[in-house]
Amino acid sequence: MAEVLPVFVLPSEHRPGQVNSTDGIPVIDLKGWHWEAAESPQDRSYRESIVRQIGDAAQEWGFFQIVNHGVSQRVLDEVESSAREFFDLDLEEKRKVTRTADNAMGYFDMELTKNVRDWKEVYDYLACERAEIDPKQVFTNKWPSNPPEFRDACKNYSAAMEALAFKVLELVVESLGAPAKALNEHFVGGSTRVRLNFYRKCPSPDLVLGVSRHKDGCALTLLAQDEVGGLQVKSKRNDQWVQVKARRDAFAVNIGDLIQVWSNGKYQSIEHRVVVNSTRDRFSCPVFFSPTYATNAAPLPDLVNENHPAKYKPVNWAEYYKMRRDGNFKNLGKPNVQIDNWAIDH
Ligand SMILES: O=C(O)CCC(=O)C(=O)O
Ligand SMILES: [Fe+2]
Repeated sequence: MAEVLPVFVLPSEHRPGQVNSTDGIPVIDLKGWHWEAAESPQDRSYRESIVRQIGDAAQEWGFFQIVNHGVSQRVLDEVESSAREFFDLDLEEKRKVTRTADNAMGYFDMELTKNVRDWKEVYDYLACERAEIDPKQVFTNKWPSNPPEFRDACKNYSAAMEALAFKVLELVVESLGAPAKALNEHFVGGSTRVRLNFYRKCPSPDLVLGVSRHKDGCALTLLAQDEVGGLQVKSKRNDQWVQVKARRDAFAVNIGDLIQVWSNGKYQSIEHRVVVNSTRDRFSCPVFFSPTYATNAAPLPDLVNENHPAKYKPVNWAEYYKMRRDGNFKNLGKPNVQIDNWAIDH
């Protein structure tokens, strides 16, 4: 097993340490859920109950798991097995599709979070194949030729997950008291990115993190993971790290920075990190559900009035994404930009 180079080693106050908290994170069961408009009184009250559970979880945790979500197991199995085959290839082969500062899609094994190198390899792709962040910067997917089924497996995964993400978004927006579809238009032809994460077993899991503590900049993250576990979230109740139960039958959902802004701070994006271990490799694949780059996120009009003034200035997604991404590539010698920089002091 490779030695841990100094570039991965965290300052002592940010090392993983012991986490004793039990999970307690809400698991929301969508069994029997009809995604379209509820018709019978039972359907309506079922929808209301789900919306309520989502609202409570979003407010209390900024994080929850969903089960019986309707995404087929075959789609999940295929993306996982293709990803494992890809990460198993020689480094030279994987680097044929290396991500660069100009085109942030593809393979990368040198990502920094909070200016320290993460113990992981990733492969990023866009659900929509190509996205123009500005006229000079266009991202396009870089598909490897090996394994041959990789591209189809990834495309099937992102299509199924984007459809689900729209539905989760509607429930989140409805739980805020706004029309369920109020934000949908921003996500049509949006910039949703999928990440395949591979965390190799590590000789010194106490010194490193798979991903250092961070918040996701997007609107919502939906994440599938294997049974190994390692994701931890910072509880808003007591500021303690909580280990998330790894469930193959669930997606972990987190509130991202943009929903924090749209909800006028009612739902806060959650800090999280990933610990690694010395015995097993771990796989996860988050979908960062994101609007078009042209989107300016601002508190929903339904939530703002004289008594509740807007707590955030509009956030242009292209600008915010660019600022955050720059810190992933190189140590800029300062803390990464945070959504609180857009807060308005009242
Ligand atoms: O692997 C995980 O469980 C979480 C990964 C994550 O937080 C990220 O990629 O932003
Ligand atoms: Fe994350």
